[in-house]
Amino acid sequence: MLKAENLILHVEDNGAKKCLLDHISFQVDDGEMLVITGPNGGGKSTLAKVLIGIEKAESGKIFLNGEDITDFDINHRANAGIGYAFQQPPRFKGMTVQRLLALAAGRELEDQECCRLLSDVGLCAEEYLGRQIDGTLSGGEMKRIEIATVLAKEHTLCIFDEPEAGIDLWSFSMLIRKFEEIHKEKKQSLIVISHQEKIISMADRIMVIDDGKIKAEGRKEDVLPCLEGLDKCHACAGNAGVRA
Ligand SMILES: Nc1ncnc2c1ncn2[C@@H]1O[C@H](COP(=O)(O)OP(=O)(O)OP(=O)(O)O)[C@@H](O)[C@H]1O
Repeated sequence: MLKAENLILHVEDNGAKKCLLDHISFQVDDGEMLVITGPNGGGKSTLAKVLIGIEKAESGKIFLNGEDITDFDINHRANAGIGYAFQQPPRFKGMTVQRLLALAAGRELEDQECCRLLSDVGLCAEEYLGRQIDGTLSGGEMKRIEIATVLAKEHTLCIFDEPEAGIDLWSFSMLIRKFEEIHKEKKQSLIVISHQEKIISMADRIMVIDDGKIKAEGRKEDVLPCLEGLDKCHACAGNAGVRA
């Protein structure tokens, strides 16, 4: 189980203090899928970066299976069981896809295993295993390889930041099937940041983040009606809130 308590983060923006995360508290139970959604610039990726240790909140606590991981760095959090797929995956010139998958898995992988990982995201291993993770890969190819690196190892919690961005419909369907499989097995918890209806509808719980604040959070059945119009959601969060 992941538990975030009262995370707060400000940055200096043109000489002014800007609040990126404003008292964010939530939890994701074992095997649960939480979808985080909300308007552009709301703070979703910032929250993901704080959870994996790229950014540090100025206050608040993060617990993974009861262990306080707030002061763990990114490697330590990865070893503790958090996997993360970036919204915009970094490129590693000089490293092949095969090597990156092995590093992500934490062990050497048989060609067959690499092939399965790549085919899960709609890529043909023969074409890609020897390719470098550089500017010659398209945005959609990079995105799918990044997702494959997270799938290369079983984690306690996997975080995907807009996995749908830039990938074609066929690969998207394969990705949805993979999420369904992980979700059904209940061995790993999932946090998926997404604007995509199909992904949002798979969630156990939905959290809406806007302006660094949780505007709504609760079971899918309770939050989905509010998403039909975010204006409506703002209004109800402002009054009763949608935390269930
Ligand atoms: N270091 C920084 N300095 C100033 N502003 C920042 C910094 N990092 C992020 N921001 C701002 O914080 C806000 C939240 O950014 P974030 O990337 O978390 O949004 P998001 O909800 O993931 O958006 P999107 O849906 O567009 O991906 C944005 O307005 C962004 O410009």
